[in-house]
Amino acid sequence: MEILIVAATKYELEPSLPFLHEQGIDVLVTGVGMVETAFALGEKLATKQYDLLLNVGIAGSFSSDLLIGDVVEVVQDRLIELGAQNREKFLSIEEMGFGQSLFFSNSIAGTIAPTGLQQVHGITVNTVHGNAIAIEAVRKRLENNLTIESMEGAAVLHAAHKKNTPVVQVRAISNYVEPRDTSRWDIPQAIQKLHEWLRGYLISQQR
Ligand SMILES: O=C(O)c1cccc(C(=O)CC[C@H]2O[C@@H](n3cnc4c(=O)[nH]cnc43)[C@H](O)[C@@H]2O)c1
Repeated sequence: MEILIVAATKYELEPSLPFLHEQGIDVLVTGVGMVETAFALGEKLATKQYDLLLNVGIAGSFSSDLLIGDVVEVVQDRLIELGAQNREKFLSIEEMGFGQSLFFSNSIAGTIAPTGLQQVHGITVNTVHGNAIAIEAVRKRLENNLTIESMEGAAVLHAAHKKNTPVVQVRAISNYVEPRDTSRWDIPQAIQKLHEWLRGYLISQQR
């Protein structure tokens, strides 16, 4: 099975790089954000067909039920900034009739081992939320139907769908989505937990 592991930064992949190399599994570091991700994946997927894209990385949590270091599977992700302001109301790109902002992972049942992780809904942003008013506004707009945010997730799902490739997104919580205080973030712990899961998953996938 040809798997491509996709992450925004080398730092988010580092602990498993020797293992991935040993196993002959391809990796792609895209750069942070949906623009970098879409470009890098577009280039990569033009050269090779994969059986699975596995997007891994860290994320912020809107939910206090998740703990820092928890690892979750993002089964639905949304480009929440793509659309138009219609006075007080936000119009999605779907409502404008121009495209798609809501994406789902599509690990075709039976072909890919289940992740065994809690399944959550995510949003993908250009600007990391760190302001109480903006956080309240996005919660209200999405009627609290959001658990985590990243800067790449929906772009990976979008590229995978374009190339008809199964895709799974897995994120470890490094911080809460709250008024910005990076002293409360724990990126090393999130990355450690992410890679404990990743190596176990890839080994189970090979069985
Ligand atoms: O501002 C800092 O000091 C800082 C230091 C290290 C990393 C960052 C990031 O913003 C990492 C961005 C990276 O991680 C994902 N991520 C993590 N938490 C969030 C979040 O709350 N909202 C959106 N994205 C998040 C993201 O996918 C990026 O790839 C900052």
